[in-house]
Amino acid sequence: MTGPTITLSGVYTAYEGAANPSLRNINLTIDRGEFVVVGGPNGAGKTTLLETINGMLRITHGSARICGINLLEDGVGVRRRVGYVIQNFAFDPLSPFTAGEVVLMGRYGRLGYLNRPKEPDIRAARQAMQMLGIEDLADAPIGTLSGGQQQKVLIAQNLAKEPEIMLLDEPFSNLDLIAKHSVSTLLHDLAGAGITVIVVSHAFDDLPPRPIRILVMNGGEVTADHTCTPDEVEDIVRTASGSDARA
Ligand SMILES: Nc1ncnc2c1ncn2[C@@H]1O[C@H](COP(=O)(O)OP(=O)(O)OP(=O)(O)O)[C@@H](O)[C@H]1O
Repeated sequence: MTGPTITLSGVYTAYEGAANPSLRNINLTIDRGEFVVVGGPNGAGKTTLLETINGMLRITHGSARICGINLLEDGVGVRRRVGYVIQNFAFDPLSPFTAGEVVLMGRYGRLGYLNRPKEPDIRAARQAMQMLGIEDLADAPIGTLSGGQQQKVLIAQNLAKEPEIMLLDEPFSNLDLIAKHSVSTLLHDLAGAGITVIVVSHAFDDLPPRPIRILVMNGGEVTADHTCTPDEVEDIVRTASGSDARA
C-alpha cells in the first residue's frame, strides 16, 4: 500500500512559448494513498503542478516517475493511470452526449482503439455515478446540466477510470454545501483505498478528518510542505504564502 507513486526530482516546467519556467526546481515524493492539498496565491503554479504530474507540459529539466513510469518517456501511459478533474470545466451546451456516456468515456483509455465497452466498463461507470449520487442524471444531455452537476459528472468520469492517482483542481468550487461534504468524504475514502489524492484548493473548510499533507506554492516553487490536521491547513497556507493567500 505504501511507497512513492510520484517522484519529481529537480523538475522545471515551461508553457509553450513562455520565456520563464512556471515550475522551478520541484523536488517532491508523494506516497500511495496520501491526501495532499496544494495551496498558495493566484498564479503560484498549483495548476501547473497538476498538469506536470499528468504529463501535459514540457519538462525542461529534471526527472519524473509517476506510477513507476518515466514521465519523459511515456506520458500516455501515465495519463491512463491518472484521473484529472480540471478547473472550471464546462461542457458544450450542444454536446450530443448524455451524462452516462460522458462517464463511460473514462473507460476509453483502458478499452483501446475501436473496442466497445463491455459489462465491467458499464459497471464501473454506473458505480462511479452512484458514488457521486448522480445515477438519475445518466440519460440527461450533458450540456443541459448545471455547473455543479457537470462537475460531479467529471469527477465520476475520472473515478470510472479507476486511477492510481486522482488530481482535482478546485473540485469544491461549483458544489453546494451537501455536495461539498459528500465529495470530501468520497476523496477521503479513495485515499483510504490507496489512491493518491491531490487537491488544489483555495477553500479549506471541507477537508476530510484525516492527516493532510499541505504543499504551499509561490512563484513556481514549493515553499512549505507539512503534514497536519485539517484545522491547521488554513493557517499554514496563510503564513507560508503571505497575506493574499485567500485571494
Ligand atoms: N497556458 C499558459 N501559457 C503560459 N503561461 C501560463 C499558462 N497557464 C499558466 N501560465 C502561467 O504559469 C504560472 C502559474 O500558473 P497556474 O495556473 O499554475 O497558477 P495557479 O497557482 O493554479 O493559480 P490560480 O490559483 O489562479 O488558479 C502563472 O504565472 C501563469 O501566468
